[in-house]
Amino acid sequence: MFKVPPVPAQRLPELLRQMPKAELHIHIEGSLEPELIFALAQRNGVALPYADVESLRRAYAFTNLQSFLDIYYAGASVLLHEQDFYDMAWAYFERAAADNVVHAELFFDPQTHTERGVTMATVVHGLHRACVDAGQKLGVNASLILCFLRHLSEESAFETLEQALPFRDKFISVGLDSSELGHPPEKFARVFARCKELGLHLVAHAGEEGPPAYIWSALDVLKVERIDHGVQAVHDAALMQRLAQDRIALTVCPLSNQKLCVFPDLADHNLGKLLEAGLAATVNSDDPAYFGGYINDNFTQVFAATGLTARHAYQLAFNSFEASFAGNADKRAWEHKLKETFERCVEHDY
Ligand SMILES: Nc1ncnc2[nH]cnc12
Ligand SMILES: [Zn+2]
Repeated sequence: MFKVPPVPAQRLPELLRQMPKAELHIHIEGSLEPELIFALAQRNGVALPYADVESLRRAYAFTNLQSFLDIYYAGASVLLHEQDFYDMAWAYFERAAADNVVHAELFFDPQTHTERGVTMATVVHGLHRACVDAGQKLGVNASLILCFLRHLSEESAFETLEQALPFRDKFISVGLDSSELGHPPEKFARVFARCKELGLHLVAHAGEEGPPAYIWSALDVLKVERIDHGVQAVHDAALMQRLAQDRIALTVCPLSNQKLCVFPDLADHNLGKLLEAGLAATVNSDDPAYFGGYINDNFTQVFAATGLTARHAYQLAFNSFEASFAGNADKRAWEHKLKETFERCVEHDY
């Protein structure tokens, strides 16, 4: 393992911004900024229950996951045409490139759109075209993860999978998101088994608000390769051991956890604890337009609040490459670039 050189504390924020990183937990509908929501509403003739951008932003005061989801699904109602999906994803990729994201795996929620009469083709074509352009024009390698909404039935998830199969080459994985409590992973056992047969990668949100039992069943019943969030694992020592031993990555989202009151304060976040226990934690933005920051804001704010160091920064970026579904050649190239960034940081003042 690379010996991380000592980095003076005042240079750490710039190092966090400069280091190459992968983003593995971003809901593309959660990157829809209020300005773009209003622009798309006007373009598409959709009425919004808010007078202007400022009053919409004022509504972003959440008490838990559900209070956020209600507003998040309302925001997505302005997305109707292929170009809308492209514009949303492109805006995210421009922000990601500025944050030195070299690889991004984007969640999208087809049921949020197909339930409103938007076709699967419209959603997938718009997002996929933006992914291709991100690689070619911005140097951000990108792929898509189709998420099933867990507050809906498994039957609806199967229908969604059926609708998506003509576009099988345009997404690499399935995931599970939306309201966690009361919707345990095992509700989706059969559809995940089918996705595994189809050769798709598998991930699921678990242990965001839900108990460690949901993380166990995501692993043992759904057979997922990564856990999205997973911060509740600290309440179960055997689970912590399992996650560390099997190098199951956790895609942690500090500002999301703060805004949805998972921790009373960012200073109470357990990211350091997860890393010190040997877990493959990563840092991500979840829904950056709603939670007050993109991936670099998540890094700089959680480091400032909890006193993490350059060693943790290196580990988090390294974990993000290792846990990604990219190929080994790409991973080695990004890891090389990461080491170079740390060496440059020590040699020169950024
Ligand atoms: N943080 C989150 N948890 C569950 N579902 C989501 N959908 C968008 N953001 C989510
Ligand atoms: Zn999420």
